[in-house]
Amino acid sequence: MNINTDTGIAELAARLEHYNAAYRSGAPEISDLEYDLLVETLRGLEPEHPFLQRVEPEEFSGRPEVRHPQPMLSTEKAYTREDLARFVARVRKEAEEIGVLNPLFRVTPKLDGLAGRDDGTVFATRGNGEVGYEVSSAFAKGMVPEGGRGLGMGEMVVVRSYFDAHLAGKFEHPRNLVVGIVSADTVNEDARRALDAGAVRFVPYAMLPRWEGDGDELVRCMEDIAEELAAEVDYPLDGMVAEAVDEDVRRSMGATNHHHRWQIAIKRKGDTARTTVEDVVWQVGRTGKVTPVLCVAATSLSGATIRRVTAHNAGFLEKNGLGVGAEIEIIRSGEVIPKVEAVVHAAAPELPAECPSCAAKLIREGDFLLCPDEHCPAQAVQALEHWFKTLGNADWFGRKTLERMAAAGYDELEKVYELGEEDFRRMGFGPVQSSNLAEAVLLSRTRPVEDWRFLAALGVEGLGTGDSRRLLENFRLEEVPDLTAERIEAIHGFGNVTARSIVDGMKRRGPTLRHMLDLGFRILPTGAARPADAAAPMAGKHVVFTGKMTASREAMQEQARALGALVQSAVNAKTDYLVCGEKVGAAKLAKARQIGTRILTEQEYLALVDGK
Ligand SMILES: NC(=O)c1ccc[n+]([C@@H]2O[C@H](COP(=O)([O-])OP(=O)(O)OC[C@H]3O[C@@H](n4cnc5c(N)ncnc54)[C@H](O)[C@@H]3O)[C@@H](O)[C@H]2O)c1
Ligand SMILES: [Zn+2]
Repeated sequence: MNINTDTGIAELAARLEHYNAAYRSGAPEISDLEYDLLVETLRGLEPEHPFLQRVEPEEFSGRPEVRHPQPMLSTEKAYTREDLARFVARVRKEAEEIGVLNPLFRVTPKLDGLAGRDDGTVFATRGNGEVGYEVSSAFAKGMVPEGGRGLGMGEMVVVRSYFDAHLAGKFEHPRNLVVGIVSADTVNEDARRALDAGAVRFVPYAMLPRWEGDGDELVRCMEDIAEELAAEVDYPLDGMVAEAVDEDVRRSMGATNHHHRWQIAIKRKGDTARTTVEDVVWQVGRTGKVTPVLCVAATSLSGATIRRVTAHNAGFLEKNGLGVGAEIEIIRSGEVIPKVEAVVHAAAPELPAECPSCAAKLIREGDFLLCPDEHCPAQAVQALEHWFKTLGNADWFGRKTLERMAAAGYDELEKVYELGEEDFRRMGFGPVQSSNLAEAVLLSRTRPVEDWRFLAALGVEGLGTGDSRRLLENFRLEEVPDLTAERIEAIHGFGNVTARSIVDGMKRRGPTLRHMLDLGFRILPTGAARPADAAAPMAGKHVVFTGKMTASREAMQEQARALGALVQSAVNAKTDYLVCGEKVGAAKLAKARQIGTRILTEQEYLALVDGK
């Protein structure tokens, strides 16, 4: 399959839509592993593709629609211990920021059926996440609500031992039987018997057996935890669900349109195989990082022939003994390119001294090798490619085209935006392509583009589209090159390392940013309310509301945010004000006093906001 073009991407997305519809209607056409691989392929090609930004929808024609009070989301997936460790680290970081020490984690078995929500009266499927289908007739047909009605979200499943004994030959997956029962008006013979045997159930997640403990233990003992929990339930499973328990942590982490940031699915491991490292190839990235890819003896793994394995960085090779001749076990699970799972026989790696693209002497920084040359062709081409791809308002600048332009000396944005049709012809492009390229240069400048895209397109480390958006909710684009790390860090969600990396990156890219602004791009500013001028009393202040307020606490928080404050859910060293309503816990007050946070009554706070 050729999926490196826009049509290829559109085709891949269309295939995913098709497989998803088949799966949700109870008649999957491919295995989950194959499906997940296709999803990850799409993610690799276009991380922001709309298909990946929402819950995969299901449809039950003829059932009434129900809007969920809160969206029912999908889950992010962890396929390896590394993925899980990263999730734990993210939760901890957020917890620390709001003053929760050593946050508690919970693991429950991930039931593999049809998700539903039961509020005691309405029983609905997940649908598209926002709107589901009313299916309480399933209870009338004989589905058993485990633990009783009204227990919230859960999964409709068939008891596994019953399915294995009576239905395995007839249905591919227990979910297909469940979908049949929910969607049809009359149930067939097999379904009738399963229902009569009490083998079709709605299991609220609240009824599931659980493990609770700290993050280190979770990462270390992931397999044992999963094995123990799996042994406790007689339902079909699709891995485990790990999540943060603390309500404040959950609220602070929030959700994307696709999943809760405080929850992750631990999926079963993919297939593994053994092979040997035959060569190590070094690639230069956009920011000058020179990273290795392992070329291995061709081996077959979950239906594909594997020749290349991800290897992260120079430090990874050294720590694991991944040189030519090393014997390794590789794993392919969610991602397209497999990873190293274990090293069977180590071999000392040889690290390059020079950049494979420009031959500059490489610098070592932590685990990474860096090419310091600003005019390194590999970096230049990728930086330009990233620019056009992120702006997304003009096609035509593929890798090959940019390579030719860079070779002719047009290796930075300032130069590219001066190019006209004649210049492209002189580089050897044909007349039609030259005219298209010249027009594309013009279009990318004149078609409207959001400011956060523009900022992210500069390719500064730590400034992807999400962070750019958050930054521009607080500052104007023109201000960004002059921001100090302290001002960036004051924004919720930006840590010290990111803030520094942004400041460093802006030292380099700031002049380009200004130059581009001078060219007169049509930039749409981020709509969100900016904190008013610095004289506004709450702008940039960290504030915690506690106790019972005259107005609702949510309303107070909302108003504070609109005034540019950063609302926290617990007091920590960053907190400027603790605003107290009635009945405030003694522990909270003691902590605030100890740290030296200013404590305000509701009235004092309102006076402050009014500028009195
Ligand atoms: N084979 C195919 O053609 C095909 C097509 C589409 C999707 N799929 C499969 O479906 C999955 C993606 O579907 P998805 O979006 O439903 O998401 P998902 O696999 O991420 O599961 C999310 C759901 O898990 C449920 N869940 C189960 N146990 C839970 C627990 N203990 N705690 C909390 N939630 C729990 C939640 O209701 C949530 O909606 C993939 O694994 C994919 O392989 C397969
Ligand atoms: Zn170089």
